[in-house]
Amino acid sequence: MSNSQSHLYTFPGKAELAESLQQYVLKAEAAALAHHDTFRVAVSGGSLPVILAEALLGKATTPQFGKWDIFFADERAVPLDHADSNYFLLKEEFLNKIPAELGSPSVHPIAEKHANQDDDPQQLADLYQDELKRAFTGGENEALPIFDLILLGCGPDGHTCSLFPGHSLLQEKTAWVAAISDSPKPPPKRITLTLPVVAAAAQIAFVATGGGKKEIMRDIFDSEDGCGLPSSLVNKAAGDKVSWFTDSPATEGVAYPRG
Ligand SMILES: O=C1O[C@H](COP(=O)(O)O)[C@@H](O)[C@H](O)[C@H]1O
Repeated sequence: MSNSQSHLYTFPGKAELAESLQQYVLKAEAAALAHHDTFRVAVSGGSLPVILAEALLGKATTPQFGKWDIFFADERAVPLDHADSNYFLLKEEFLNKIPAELGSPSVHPIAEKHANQDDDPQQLADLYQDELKRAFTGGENEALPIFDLILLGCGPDGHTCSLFPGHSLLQEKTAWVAAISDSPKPPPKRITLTLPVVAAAAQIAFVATGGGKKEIMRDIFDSEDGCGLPSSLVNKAAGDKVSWFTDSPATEGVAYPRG
């Protein structure tokens, strides 16, 4: 648990947010490349890939995508070309738009063999954990992978990754990747990074935009203990490693200090 406070940044609109997110990601990339010559990032689905494209593509300063290893913070148990797949979304909105001259990231999707709503998602979670173990072998801390950056969304109910409010998965202490079969948001079967893995990352960024998020943002930032919401638990566990990139509509009425 951290004693230091997470950072909350609010921008007038998505363009300003994207500009600031670009600087933040490039700084995290530079730190990672200086340290181990690769940039290991976990990304979310939902609204994140579109904002990521706006932040990182078509700009004068460009990422070294050839040195990126992209993993998924959570994934739905569906084929990789399914409309509900976070991989598919990232591919359509971000990966396919990276100009060839910027290099291609190594992308680590889930094992398609078990990616359907009929199988037990535990198989998918175990295989994805194996994938992480291969990527992080010889790392600084073999008990937990340390991502250079995890990019998260926050649902209107306060969920992040596929960690939902009040769910028993929030108690998971040892697994790196967990399965869920009863996600309240469809589809029900998914896999997700666990809270300890998210909290262990070097940097964690949330992106939350739009007026539909303002009530949950007040709960997360202004209420006692963040109402125990999954996104609040990330703040609590990782403190000042966490930065929130929000727009004015999402944080209307939030009193928590900015910066
Ligand atoms: O189901 C999911 O939702 C969250 C939040 O999505 P958003 O559209 O409100 O940003 C997302 O971060 C997660 O990856 C996804 O599986």
